[in-house]
Amino acid sequence: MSQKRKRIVVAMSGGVDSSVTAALLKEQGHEVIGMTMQIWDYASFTSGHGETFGSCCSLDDVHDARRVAESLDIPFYVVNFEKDFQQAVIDRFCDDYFAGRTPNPCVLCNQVLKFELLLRRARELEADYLATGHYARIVAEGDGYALCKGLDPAKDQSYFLYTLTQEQMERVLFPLGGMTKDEVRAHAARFALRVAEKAESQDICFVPDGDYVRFLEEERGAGKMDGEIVHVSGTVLGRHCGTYRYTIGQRRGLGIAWPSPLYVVGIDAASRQVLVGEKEHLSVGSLTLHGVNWSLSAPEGPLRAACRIRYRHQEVPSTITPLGGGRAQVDFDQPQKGVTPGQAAVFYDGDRVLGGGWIE
Ligand SMILES: Nc1ncnc2c1ncn2[C@@H]1O[C@H](COP(=O)(O)OP(=O)(O)OP(=O)(O)O)[C@@H](O)[C@H]1O
Repeated sequence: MSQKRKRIVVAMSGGVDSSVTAALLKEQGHEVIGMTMQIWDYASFTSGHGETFGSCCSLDDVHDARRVAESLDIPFYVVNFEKDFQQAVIDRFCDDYFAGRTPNPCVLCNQVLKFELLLRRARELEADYLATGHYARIVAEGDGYALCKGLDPAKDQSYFLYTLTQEQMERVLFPLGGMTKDEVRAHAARFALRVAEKAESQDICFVPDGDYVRFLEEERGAGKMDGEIVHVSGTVLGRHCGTYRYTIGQRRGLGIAWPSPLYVVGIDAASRQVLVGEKEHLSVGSLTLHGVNWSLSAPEGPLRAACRIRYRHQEVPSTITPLGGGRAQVDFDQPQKGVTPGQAAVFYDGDRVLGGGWIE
């Protein structure tokens, strides 16, 4: 970004990171506009025990974002994306679980809500850029852009951003990508932002109590996916009351007495079977992906990269082979445990994201 004054829409969540993002850009002399997406009607959400989560979620966050915008003296808009969020993120979340996959809603929210819809709104306001508080870096390189890890390894969010295209990266800023969380908190204190001490947001924002099973059953109904728990040897070990209650690698909650510890190693939604096995059955040597996005253009043939198969996974050296039709095969140098359909696999060359896709 050149030093000229730019018009920048900041995606404000009401949290520390995006508040500091807005404050820093304003301090640098840019014309900053705050924008918050209302994505989930928390007012209707209860914990199942009668109490609501109104105190910790969206509407309070919108208030926080608005107060920060007021204190920075910048214009502030709330955009209602509830319908889009339901379709692009929540419906897909439920579809995935009911198809035997373990979804990653944050990747989809970034892809569809933030970097398609919100970016479009920013363009409608004739903004030069959309900025967010993500910990990742967009580095100009030759004629294009490289998506790189945030400098703070503890906060790096590049995994959730692999869907970014060149056209999007040209219009997106991550001002915090070169900072640690402590530095960001120090800025928040320096700017006297009221949200400086606010806690980190939770994993799945629309399941604030973490009880995703109850969430799924409220959305789709219970009792439809019960079936057998089957050992890899073919022995039926028991019954379960919903395939969506399980994820690959899960050990707890199987309720089966067996001489060695058992893990979920497969979920077959069509036959409603949960497949279990010993630890060694968890390891696989390869996987296939669909919906692959290459940060630059797709390579002609196989390439070497470090592959991450979930957010906190230790990357593994791999060979990635494009298969055409947006698909790719990943062959790990060392077999990996817990390859989970529905999660994203992301390929890196050092700090740089080469691409990624959905595990089949
Ligand atoms: N409801 C929202 N409206 C607008 N922007 C949002 C919203 N939720 C998240 N964002 C943007 O996406 C970024 C990353 O979101 P994430 O959920 O990872 O939040 P975070 O790391 O806790 O950041 P923050 O401290 O800003 O909440 C935020 O910094 C913000 O720019």
